[in-house]
Amino acid sequence: MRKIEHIGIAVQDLEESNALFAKLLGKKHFKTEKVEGEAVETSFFQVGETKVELLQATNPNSAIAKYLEKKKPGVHHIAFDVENIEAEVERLKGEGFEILNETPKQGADNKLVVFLHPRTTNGVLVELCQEISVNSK
Ligand SMILES: CC[C@H](C(=O)O)C(=O)SCCNC(=O)CCNC(=O)[C@H](O)C(C)(C)COP(=O)(O)OP(=O)(O)OC[C@H]1O[C@@H](n2cnc3c(N)ncnc32)[C@H](O)[C@@H]1OP(=O)(O)O
Ligand SMILES: [Co+2]
Repeated sequence: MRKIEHIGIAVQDLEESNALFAKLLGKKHFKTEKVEGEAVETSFFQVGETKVELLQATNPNSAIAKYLEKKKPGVHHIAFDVENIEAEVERLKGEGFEILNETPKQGADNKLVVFLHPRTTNGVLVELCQEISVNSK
C-alpha cells in the first residue's frame, strides 16, 4: 500500500455535498464521473496527496443505495493506492482477507479496483486502486 488514494463518502445529493465540501475544503471538486458498473456518480476533491471521493447512487441496485437504506450518509470506504493490484490481491488472500472481486474492475479516476469485505478488515470497507497506465490501455 503506497498511500491512501481516497476516502469514499456516501451522499444522498451530490450537488449539495459538492457545495458543502467545497466550503469545508476551500476548493471545488476537480472532476465528476459516472461509473456505470457500480451505478454511482462520483465527485473528487484533491487534498494533499490524497482525495475525497463523494458517491451518489444512480440506481437502487447500487452498493451506495443499499448502504444508505441502512446507514446514514458518511464515510463509506477507504481506498489505498497499490503498485500491482494482482500481486496485492494474492498477498492479502494469503493473509486471510476476503476479496470481494478477485478480478480487478473498472473504477473511477482511471483506476482498476478491488474491494475487501469489511468483515475481514475490522469493519472497514477497503478498496485497492491501481492507476491504469497509458501503455496498458
Ligand atoms: C468503483 C467506483 C468507485 C471508485 O472508487 O472507483 C467506488 O469506490 S464505488 C463504491 C461502491 N461500491 C462498493 O462498495 C463495492 C463493494 N461493496 C460491496 O460489495 C457491498 O457493499 C458489501 C459486500 C460491502 C456489503 O453488501 P450489502 O450491503 O449487500 O451487505 P450487507 O448490508 O448485508 O452488509 C454486510 C455487512 O457489511 C457491513 N457493511 C456494508 N457496507 C459497509 C461499509 N461500507 N463499511 C463497513 N461495513 C459495511 C454491514 O453493516 C453488514 O455488517 P453486519 O455486521 O452483518 O450488519
Ligand atoms: Co472508491
